[in-house]
Amino acid sequence: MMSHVDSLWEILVIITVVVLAGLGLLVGYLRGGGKKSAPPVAPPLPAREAKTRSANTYKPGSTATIDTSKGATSKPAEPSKPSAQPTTPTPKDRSGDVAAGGTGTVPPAAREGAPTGGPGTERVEPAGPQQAQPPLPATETADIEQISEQDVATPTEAPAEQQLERPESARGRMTRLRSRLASSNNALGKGLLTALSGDTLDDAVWEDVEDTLLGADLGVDATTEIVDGLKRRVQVEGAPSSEQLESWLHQELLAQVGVDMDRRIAGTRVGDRPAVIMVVGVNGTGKTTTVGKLARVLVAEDKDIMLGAADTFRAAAADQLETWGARVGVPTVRSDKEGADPAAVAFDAVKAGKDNEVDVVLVDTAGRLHNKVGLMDELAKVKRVIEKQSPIDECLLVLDATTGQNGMRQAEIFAQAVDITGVVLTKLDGTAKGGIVVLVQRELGVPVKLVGLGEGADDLAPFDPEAFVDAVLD
Ligand SMILES: Nc1nc2c(ncn2[C@@H]2O[C@H](COP(=O)(O)OP(=O)(O)OP(=O)(O)O)[C@@H](O)[C@H]2O)c(=O)[nH]1
Repeated sequence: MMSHVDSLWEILVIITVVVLAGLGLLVGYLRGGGKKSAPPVAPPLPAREAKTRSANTYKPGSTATIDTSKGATSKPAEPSKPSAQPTTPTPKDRSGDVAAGGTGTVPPAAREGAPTGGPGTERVEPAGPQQAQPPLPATETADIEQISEQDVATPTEAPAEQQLERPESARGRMTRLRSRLASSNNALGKGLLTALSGDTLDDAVWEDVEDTLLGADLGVDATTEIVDGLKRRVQVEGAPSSEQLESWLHQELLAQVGVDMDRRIAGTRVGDRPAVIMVVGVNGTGKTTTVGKLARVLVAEDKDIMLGAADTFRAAAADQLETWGARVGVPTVRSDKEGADPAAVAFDAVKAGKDNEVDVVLVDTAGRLHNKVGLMDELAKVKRVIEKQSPIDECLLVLDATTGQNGMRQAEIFAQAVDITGVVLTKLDGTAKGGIVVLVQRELGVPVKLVGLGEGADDLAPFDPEAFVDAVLD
């Protein structure tokens, strides 16, 4: 009897345990909504944000007015940008934009097989999956293979976190620099007005006017046209007052400088790619300085920039460019190898610019003139290799305004090697020979787009014909 009772208790205990376990499982199932739990997934970044995560892309807000509307404006929509920045700029508040300890230097972009990386550097990675590119025909791959073997942009030591500068807007700098232009170039205006101030306008006067114009590097053709134009007006209108003469002179000079030329800079994305600007010129003309200054002009316009230090002839040129970029949070693609293939660096810079969806890639090049054939071959190769990545939207020739006719000969050599789309005249603050503006435009058939008016970081301004002639006749 007792053993029956024990067995019954055992059965009851087992049934209770089974029922409780079943209830427990049922409650757990109902709490989980009947689904298997999945690990949390972070929401995807917008493409542009993701691609710039590791790039140094500080952009001070600005309402600068340099006309960079050349090219399409189909940049992907961005969140609204702040219109003002603190006077002591700090890296933009997009957490990944300026990576901790980032140098602003970008090793070669994700070109297949190119060794990159190392301590203290940021590799700029494309965010999304890369589209496989169709293989190039054998003849086309020659340059690329050569580049992969030869050149690698090596990492540089990460500097301590630095304060970024806020470049001056184009509008501000025009006002400031106008007086600098006047102080060096109104000798021309004064000379002309003095020559024309006598009681009579005889041959001796016209010869004086001619000499003054030629002395300011306007060239023979422009000089002849200006003098002929003034003579014609005197013939038609009779003896003019000094104000009338000055006004005619203003009109004649302005006509020579040209008000209808397209002086816009390709500073806007073209479709879904960055604008590519190649900068050429003889070493010493202020080429690297100009690339740095132009980057600042564009940064002041809230553009994302990538610099390419393809002047590999002198290693210090890359350091110089990198420093210019770092001051305003613009990354530089460079090689640490002196004499590295400039085409390789240019290729990498444009690729990095595309991958990071910047607005403009600025490529500095070398300009050794001691070997004309070598220079032309090198520039032609840089151009050809860049074009494997992207069309070149702008090729700016940097000329030193103080070199006069010598500068013109240099200009012709460069124009044979590459298609120049615009001229940057540097050191216009240091010469009374501003007439070179007219000469270079006539000879090359392209407009002067920017002028360098000093050694200061923001001493580069868009060329304004009216302001220029006003400054000459001030
Ligand atoms: N006064 C004045 N000096 C300028 C101007 N632009 C450049 N310079 C100076 O010209 C010198 C040469 O400038 P760089 O930029 O080094 O010349 P580069 O053509 O790049 O020559 P490399 O560095 O040898 O390749 C520097 O001292 C600049 O500060 C300008 O508009 N006005």
